[in-house]
Amino acid sequence: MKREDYLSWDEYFMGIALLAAKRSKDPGTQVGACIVSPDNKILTMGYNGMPTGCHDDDMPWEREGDPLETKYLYVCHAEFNAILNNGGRSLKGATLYATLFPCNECAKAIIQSGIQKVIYMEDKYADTDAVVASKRMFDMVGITYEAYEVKHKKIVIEL
Ligand SMILES: Nc1nc(=O)n([C@H]2C[C@H](O)[C@@H](COP(=O)(O)O)O2)cc1CO
Ligand SMILES: [Zn+2]
Repeated sequence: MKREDYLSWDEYFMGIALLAAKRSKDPGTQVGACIVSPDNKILTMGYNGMPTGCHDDDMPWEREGDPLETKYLYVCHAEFNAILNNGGRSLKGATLYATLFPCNECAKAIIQSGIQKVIYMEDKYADTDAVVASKRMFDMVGITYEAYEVKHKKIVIEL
């Protein structure tokens, strides 16, 4: 008889997004994204971080103060990195698993790349203009978004 406690597709892909987030150097919020084809093949992944060649130790990670000395002008969002890391594969009809709801800038890239569905874990910035604008665009173009439903509270990986 087969095992019963295996991971569902959603748990597998969100688990991978959560693992990717653990690569983030951001002391504030670590975000991960995993993009999957309609036939459940992983196409690409990403996490939030500084652009390649902009060294983590030389870049600001502050949230407040002189804008030029905060992370916001520099950091690449997880979803944006995942889209850019596609390795030439089409993202048409794909599903994006994101540990945090995508912002308006990532929403634009999500739309333009042909992603059709977003499954997100957290939506802690739901009240910000960025997320309101993001949902407005998703609604307009018919991209569906749904909150990830937690079933297994814990997935343990021991190394
Ligand atoms: N959807 C998102 N994907 C992301 O990768 N990010 C990144 C940008 C920053 O590095 C961090 C947010 O930092 P903080 O403001 O919570 O300290 O997460 C942020 C959002 C929010 O829209
Ligand atoms: Zn974004």
